[in-house]
Parts: sequence; C-alpha cells; structure tokens
Amino acid sequence: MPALATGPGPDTGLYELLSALPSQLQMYVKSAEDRSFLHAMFSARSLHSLVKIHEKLQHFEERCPSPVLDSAGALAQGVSDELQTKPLSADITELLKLLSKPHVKSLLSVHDTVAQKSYDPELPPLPDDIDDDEDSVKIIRLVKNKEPLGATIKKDEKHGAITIARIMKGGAADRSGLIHVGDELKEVNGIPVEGKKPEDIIQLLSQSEGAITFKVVPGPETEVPANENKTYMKALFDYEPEEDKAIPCKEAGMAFKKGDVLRVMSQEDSTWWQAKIEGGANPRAGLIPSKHFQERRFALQQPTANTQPQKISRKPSVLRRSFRLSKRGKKTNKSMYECKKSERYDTADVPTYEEVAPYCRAHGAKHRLVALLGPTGVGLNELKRKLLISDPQHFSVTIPHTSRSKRNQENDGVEYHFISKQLFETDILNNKFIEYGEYKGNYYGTSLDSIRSVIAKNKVCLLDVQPHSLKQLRTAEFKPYVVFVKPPSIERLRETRKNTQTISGKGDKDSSRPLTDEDYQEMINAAQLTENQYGHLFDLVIVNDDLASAFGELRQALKKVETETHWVPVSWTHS
Ligand SMILES: Nc1ncnc2c1ncn2[C@@H]1O[C@H](COP(=O)(O)OP(=O)(O)OP(=O)(O)O)[C@@H](O)[C@H]1O
Repeated sequence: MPALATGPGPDTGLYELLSALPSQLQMYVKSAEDRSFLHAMFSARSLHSLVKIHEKLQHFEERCPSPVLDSAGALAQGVSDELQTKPLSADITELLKLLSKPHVKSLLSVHDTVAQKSYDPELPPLPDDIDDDEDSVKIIRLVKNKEPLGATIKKDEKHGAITIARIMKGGAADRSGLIHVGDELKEVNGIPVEGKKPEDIIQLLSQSEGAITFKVVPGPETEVPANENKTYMKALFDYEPEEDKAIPCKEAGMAFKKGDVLRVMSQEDSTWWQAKIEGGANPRAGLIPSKHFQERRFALQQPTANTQPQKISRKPSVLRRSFRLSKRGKKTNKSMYECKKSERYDTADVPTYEEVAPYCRAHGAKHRLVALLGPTGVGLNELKRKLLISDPQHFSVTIPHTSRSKRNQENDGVEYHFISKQLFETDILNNKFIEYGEYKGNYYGTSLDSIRSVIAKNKVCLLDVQPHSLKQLRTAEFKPYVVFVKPPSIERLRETRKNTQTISGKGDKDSSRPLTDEDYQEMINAAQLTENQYGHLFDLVIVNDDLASAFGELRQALKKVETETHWVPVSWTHS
C-alpha cells in the first residue's frame, strides 16, 4: 500500500494535501516567519518533484510481479518423495515421471534462482565522511555518458567557494533536476574541490566516466520565470564562442550564423543567455551573449563603423531603379538623380538579435512587399521585368511621382504621377516619399502611397530600393520580404555579360560602351559593402549568374512567401 495515494491527476491526493496544508496549519502556527517557512516548504519544487518520484516508484512497485515461493525445486522433490510411498495409480505414475524429467527440474531451478534474486536498484553507499552540518549537504550521483554535464561553475573570489553558475537547459544536469544554480560544490567523486581552480574541476569532470558523485551544499531556491523558452531571436551577426574572450566557459558556448533563428531558453543571466538553434539537432542549450551585452560590445568595438554607414561605391550620381520601368526598352545605366533620402544610421540599430515569430500569410490576405536590393547593373531590372511578364495580374510595380511636365505621349498616373514642384516639396516634408531625388531640376520619387495602391489591388508589389530605405519599410503594414541580388565572380561576369552595354554619361552626352573589368569589380565591391552593412536584413540572397536560374530561384521563393510560414519580426504579428 502506498504511504500516501496521489490519485490519478496532479491536483488530487497528495498534491491537494500539499497545497491545503499551509492554510490548514495556519491557525496552529503563531509566528509569521514560521508560517512563511511552512508555505515555502510545501510549495517547494523539490518537494513536488519528490512526490512525483514517489508516485512513479509506487506505480512501478504495483506492477512488479512477486514470486509465490522461491523454492519450487525443493517442493517438487518433496512431493516426489512423498508420492513414492503411496500406492502407484496411473495419475501418480504420470506425475512422478513428469517431475523427474530433467527439463522440468531445470525449469524449477531457474524459477527459484530468479525468485531468490533481488532486482531492486542497488544504491551506492553514502560516503562515511559527511560533515557535521550533515543536513545541509546533498549527495548527488549522476551517470554521465559522452555528453557534457551541462553546467558551469564559478569561484567566489572572496571565500574561494565553487558554486554552480548556470545549468544548461536540456543538458544532463538539467534533466536530472538535482543540481541547481547557486549550489556550492564540495566534492567530486570524493575529491574535495576547495581551493581548486575551476579549470582543474572541469578537467576532473571531463575525465570522469560513468557515475559521478557530487557533494553539494544546496543554494537558495530560485523561481523560473514563466515565459522562458518561448522567445525566438533571429541572429543578426555571426558568433563563435571559441573566439570570444568574455565567455565564462567556451565549451558551454554555442556558435551561430547570421540569419539563424535561436530559441532563447533562458534569460535569467543578463549577460549570457541560453539558446539553441531552432530546428537544429542538438537538444541542449548553449551560451550566447545577451542582446544588451552584445550591443554594448559592438558599440565599444566599432563606434564609427556603426554610426556612419559606408557609402556604397557608386558613381556620384545614382540611377534610381524604382523609376526605370517607365523607361522600358531603353538599355541604360544613365543616372537620373541622386538619392536625397537621409542616410543616417540609427545607433539603436546595432545588429545583434531581432525577436521574431512565425508568420504565414492567410489565404486572401494582403501580399507582402517584395523589396529588391543589389548593386547597379546586377540585373534587378531584368529580374523584375521577367516577373512582371510571367504574371502581369499578380505582380506589379509602383508608379513614380515627378515634378517635370508631362510629355505629349505620356498619361498622368501611367508613366508618372505628375505633380507640381511645390506639392512635391510639401510631400517631401510630410515624409510621403520612401525615396526621392532631383534630376535636371525636376524631382522624382516613390511614395509610400504608391506602394499601398499596388497592395490594395491584391497584387505583389516589386520595389527596388536603396538598402537604407528598408528601415522605413520594415513595418507590420508592408512586411517586406527582402531579396538581395548579388553578382557572381568576376570570371562569370566576364562570360555572362560580354554582350552587355552600359551607357556612360559625360555631362549631357551619353555614349554606349561594353562593360569593363573595372565595372565588374565595382559591382562586386558594392555588393560586398551592402552585404556587410545590411546583410542582417536580407531574407534571401540570389547570385545572378545565369539569368534563367536566378529568375527561377526568385519565382520559387516568392511563391513560398505567399503560402508558407516564415520568421518575421514579432511586432509584425501583433496587428
Ligand atoms: N544573369 C545575367 N546574364 C547576362 N546579362 C544579364 C544578367 N542579368 C542582367 N543582365 C544584363 O545586365 C544589364 C543590366 O541589367 P539591369 O538593367 O537589369 O540591372 P539593374 O540591376 O537594374 O541595374 P541598374 O542599377 O543600372 O538599374 C542588362 O543589359 C541586362 O540584360
């Protein structure tokens, strides 16, 4: 019979008793201190864990078959001897014959051996040299296989005590539930750790195989925050613990790459979080720098690099591709105007982590904006044109605004929205343009409303933009899917672009010429700079080597954006 029945559910039996006891005992306990002690004791996680263990053992004991007797062989022999003295009937003769058969004898002998043996787990003997303050010491025995223990230790510089600094979520120590942060380590396998360096203890642990016995003094109990385990962060930088001088334990660190989605399993420590790579095979958490800590490190490391963006090496005037579709058919790289939008870089944007959540566009919901990025001449226009041709009902581009006067063959709202210079300037002040610029005394620009108007028609808006404009577009309204198109190697550029002409403009005169190695190198350098500075914002990187393959890849990815789940900033999923 179990000492205490816990009932079928977690809230019945002993659990109920545990929760009821503090209030039931209240009237008998006078001091508030004693009451709070009792309350803490009955609600302690360790006590509840013990109840669970008790329940499991009880269950096991109930199912365990026990032998009726453990001397069946001797009994059979006794019966045979007894029967020999009786008159031999047919039944007695048959029974005697049966009992004398060697395999029946062997069977009974095996039965007795099994019945006599104890199959209870053999608990290791407690060490004899337990301290005087015995009740505050805990002996823990863990069986360690090849995996690490999953705990880090630290040395109290003042008192020299070795304590458990953290328990890695999902690791061996965590799963055992026996070791906790703050526990003071006294011995490992009977070897006192006092005065030892943490490195020596780590070595002691790594050399131990099989069962390890720890003697610990339990630390104060800590509460586990309820929302642990549910935070996902997209990594915006590469991390390698081996190269991190600040990490308290390199072995416990977890490497990740820019773009990985990390499931943050513990933020208890404000400097070192515990996380695992979402979808990764390793169930154990590893240490990663916290957002706050990494931001501070980045800010200290690169004060200038992060406050001022490096200008992409383009020719002084930049052709704004967004307006180029109105010049369809022209083979041009001619500059229209310089981009005037602020290139200020927000220091709060130090790329560390971005909290993300899974998002899947509901059927019939508005389409996400597709933002295309890439160095001049890489082929954005070509890819955009191919998408438009492939499905004109589905894809569309924005219609730019201009302050220049309308030409005869042009229609307002088709090639451009023609507005006055004064209205253009008012709209600039009202932040209506995502990008704008001036060319030959006239303004040209892409308005936020022109994006909205495409999306409102339930079409996918294809917009090629300067990377610094992404910040303004990264909202729950547009949910941009950012595609970066980069050039292949210079060798492949030479091969694939040998028939490509570029138009170089000197003053007002344009002349067409083939691309040179200098152009290719400039394209590669510009791509590299953009990737370095804005790579953390890209959802997809396509190398435009073979045009058909690049287009196929883009088309495929855009199909998935519409139907599959993607990670997006968590704020986009709140609306
Ligand atoms: N993969 C490719 N193979 C061969 N030629 C290509 C490829 N991609 C683009 N081109 C050619 O390169 C030239 C530049 O392409 P495109 O105008 O699309 O570039 P872009 O990125 O829009 O450049 P810009 O910044 O000048 O607008 C075009 O003549 C185009 O046909």
